[in-house]
Amino acid sequence: METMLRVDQLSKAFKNKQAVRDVSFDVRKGEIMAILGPNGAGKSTTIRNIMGIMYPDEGAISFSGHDKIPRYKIGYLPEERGLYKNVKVMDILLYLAELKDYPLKKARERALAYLKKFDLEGHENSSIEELSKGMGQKVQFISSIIHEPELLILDEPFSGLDPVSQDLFKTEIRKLAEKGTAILLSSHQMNLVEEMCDRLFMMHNGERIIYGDMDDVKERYANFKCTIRGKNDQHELEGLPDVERVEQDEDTSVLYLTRDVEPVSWLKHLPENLTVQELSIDRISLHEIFIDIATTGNIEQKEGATHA
Ligand SMILES: Nc1ncnc2c1ncn2[C@@H]1O[C@H](COP(=O)(O)OP(=O)(O)OP(=O)(O)O)[C@@H](O)[C@H]1O
Repeated sequence: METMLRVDQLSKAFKNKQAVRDVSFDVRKGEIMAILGPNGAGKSTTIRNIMGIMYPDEGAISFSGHDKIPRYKIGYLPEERGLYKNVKVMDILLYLAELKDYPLKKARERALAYLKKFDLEGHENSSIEELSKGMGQKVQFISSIIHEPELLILDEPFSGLDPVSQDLFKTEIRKLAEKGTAILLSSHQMNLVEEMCDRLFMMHNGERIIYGDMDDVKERYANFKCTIRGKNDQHELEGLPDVERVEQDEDTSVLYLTRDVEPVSWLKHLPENLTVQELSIDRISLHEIFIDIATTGNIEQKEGATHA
């Protein structure tokens, strides 16, 4: 697949804070790439460097192999929401399309079609302040795609949306990728990321710690966990071989197992005095991989396995 965006060894510091260090990744035509990481990991700084809102201290950013990134080919939904409050919806959409040199007639047609799709038909002449927060967010999303960008950067597109609107956004984002748009999506909603994204790029303390195909990453980092329903002593469970940590909630215990555990032979070594009403073994979710990295700093183990 053709590379649309390439970020190569990007570094950026603010005074004495190294916000991004030596970060590289690419986004290809027709894929949804997730950019993930705990608060303060450096995601927005990376995105702002791509958008030219700030400049890298070191490293390079290129678009389809060119150093100069053509702004009209990029769509951007920033984390900070906000459109001119007292301007009419259609006027804003046409104004933003015009800024990107997009033909106005086509922009109007697209705006009407998208407003209909997002249940905002008839709101062309409403001003933004007359809309609810979610409705305003829909208009802002439309403004980021009105000019048919080749690269679309979405910073937390789902925050503040109700489940129906979330589904609308999900469907539209997928459709755009199917039509060939390269999409870089930042989100803290791991279930949505797991469901939608083809590849992911995870940052921690400004550095890249995981990078690869969603399926490969899950197979590689998703250790097994064993859930036991039954009253058991947490310390005893923590003392079992190959158990990294135990979470207990009333009579349910979740045992997070170390990497490379072979579940069948691990089960054979469980003590006979355990109380077991139910027992299941599953792989941890992307959500849990994220928590594991963000809280235990289990990074060295992850780092060796990053791949392009
Ligand atoms: N303009 C700035 N001046 C000084 N420090 C900054 C600035 N912008 C970001 N930082 C610092 O850089 C680090 C990375 O911030 P950034 O906003 O990129 O993180 P993030 O991953 O987007 O976080 P979040 O998920 O909370 O949005 C943080 O420690 C932050 O305090």
